[in-house]
Amino acid sequence: QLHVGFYSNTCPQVESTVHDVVREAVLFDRTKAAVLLRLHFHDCFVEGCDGSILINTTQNPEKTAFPHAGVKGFEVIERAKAQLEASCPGVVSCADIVALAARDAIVMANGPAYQVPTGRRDGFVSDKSLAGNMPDVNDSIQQLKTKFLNKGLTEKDLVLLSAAHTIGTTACFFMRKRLYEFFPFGSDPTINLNFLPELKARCPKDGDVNIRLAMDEGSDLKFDKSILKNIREGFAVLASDARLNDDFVTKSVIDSYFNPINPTFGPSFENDFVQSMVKMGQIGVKTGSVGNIRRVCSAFN
Ligand code: HEM
Ligand SMILES: [Ca+2]
Ligand SMILES: [Ca+2]
Repeated sequence: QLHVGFYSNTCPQVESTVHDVVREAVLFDRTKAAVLLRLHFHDCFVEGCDGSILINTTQNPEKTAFPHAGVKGFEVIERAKAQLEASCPGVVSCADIVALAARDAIVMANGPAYQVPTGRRDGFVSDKSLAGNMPDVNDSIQQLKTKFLNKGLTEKDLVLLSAAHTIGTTACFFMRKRLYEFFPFGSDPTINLNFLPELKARCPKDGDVNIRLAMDEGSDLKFDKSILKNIREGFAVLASDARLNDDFVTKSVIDSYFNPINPTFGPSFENDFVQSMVKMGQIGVKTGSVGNIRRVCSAFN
């Protein structure tokens, strides 16, 4: 299957090229780190990590599907691709560039570095109708678990990967139900009462749905486990993150990173997160003679 250093003979500069392009993009705009991390998730969850989300040229490209609304960062992938086509034409897949860029983005946000197995090939389909099974912000914990399980990801992976929300922002659009239409109290009762007025003030009922707020209150540019602490204490911003604290199994995973008795020797959030990322990066990958290597990431050859 995939392995670290897949391009070591055919394109030894692949990692440094992607790294440099991502670094430049994030130094120019710090919010790009979260954008690139999210892009990899959305690619992997539909048709596997195969660059299907990057396509612009079909009738109804996957990227126009509702669950992908607001996914960005395509230009960064295309920039890296253009440089790699100049140095090693026809060798590096767009899907691998997306996976490497997500890793480099995490590092740029002070998160853990890890090795990315490569060798993914690009897919031949990209259609709006295929994105229907993406997790939704208002899904129940059971729906979230099932959607992850269907991709070979456990409840532990669900918690760790959701913790990617340690960086980045959400549009108020995704907060409406949680703040104003939550059955039966109007707002989600798990929101800490000291936090609810603040959330409502930042995303007023009939306000601009495009206003953005940090998903990890106070730490949206830093990759750390503060998101898990916030979730535990009722300071989750996204409803789907809050659901992780309602369920015995997923709550136990969160709590395991806050062991009061043995804080130093407990499990490491960073180590476990990167393991889950590597797992996510293997979903439905196309290798060997399946798929191909695109010349331009936004178009089939
Ligand atoms: C558990 C299911 C998940 C749900 C329901 C979910 C939902 C969302 C929503 C609603 C947003 C805000 C989008 C916007 O307004 O632009 C968001 C942003 C984000 N998501 Fe998720 N997400 C999930 C899992 C993940 C996973 C697995 C990752 C990566 C490993 C991830 C990474 C991100 C990042 C980094 C952002 C911030 C994007 C930005 O700042 O532009 N999410 N997510
Ligand atoms: Ca895909
Ligand atoms: Ca954070």
